Amino acid sequence: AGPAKQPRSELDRVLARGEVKVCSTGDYRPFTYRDPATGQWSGIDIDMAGDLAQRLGVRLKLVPTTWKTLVDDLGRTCDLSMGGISITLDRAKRAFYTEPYVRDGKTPITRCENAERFQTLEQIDQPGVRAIVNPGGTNEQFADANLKQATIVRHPDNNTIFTEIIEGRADLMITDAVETRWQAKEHPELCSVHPDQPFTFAEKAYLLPRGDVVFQEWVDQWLNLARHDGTYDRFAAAWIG
Ligand SMILES: O=C(O)C(=O)C[C@]1(C(=O)O)C=C[C@@H](O)C=C1
Repeated sequence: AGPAKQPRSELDRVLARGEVKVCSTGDYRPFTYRDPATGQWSGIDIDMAGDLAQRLGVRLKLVPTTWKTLVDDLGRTCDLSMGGISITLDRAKRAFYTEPYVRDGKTPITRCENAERFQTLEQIDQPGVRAIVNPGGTNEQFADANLKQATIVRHPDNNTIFTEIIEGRADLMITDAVETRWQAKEHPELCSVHPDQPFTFAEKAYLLPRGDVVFQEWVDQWLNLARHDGTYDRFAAAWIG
């Protein structure tokens, strides 16, 4: 008898190909950003994707995806997906997650003069208040579930959504605290409202095709190492602060 048979995995295909294909939405700083003008990628999860490829010993190919098609693109256009993805039980029915690497939660971001007005969900969910959301992710789910009186403005382009608030076409957005901190630093007109006490608890992880435990195991071992050997902290210091 020959050697024991090992199950086929995406891991083998990635190694044979010499390239790992990572899907990312590219619209969610500081996790993932793709410059619309140059196509240049940046962000903490882009740095992490580079480290993943390097330690796999293969090239990195970044593949654009969207929040709506994130799960369907797995195994079709890419091997895994990275970029500020929240763990949801819904996605977990159709895909695998790695261990979480950062903790987050939803909190408001608004023009600074309105920060006192929009502290609680009750204050926000009032007739005449315009809450803007990007479609397809957990922000939209949260808004649909929690805002009954306020107007929900659906804005398809997450790269320009904060300009809508600055220029007064929307009053606020409820989104991940890490993003509100980053955007408030980027835009002095905007204030993050209690990012240390978000409305929800959520964790970020990387998303893998369902069923491939061999690949999941390798990516989890890599992530665990990167989180403890200073790699993640170095990227986080640069992007999250
Ligand atoms: O869907 C997710 O998992 C996300 O964390 C992405 C999500 C969202 O919740 O909609 C989070 C913040 C960004 O503004 C855009 C997208």
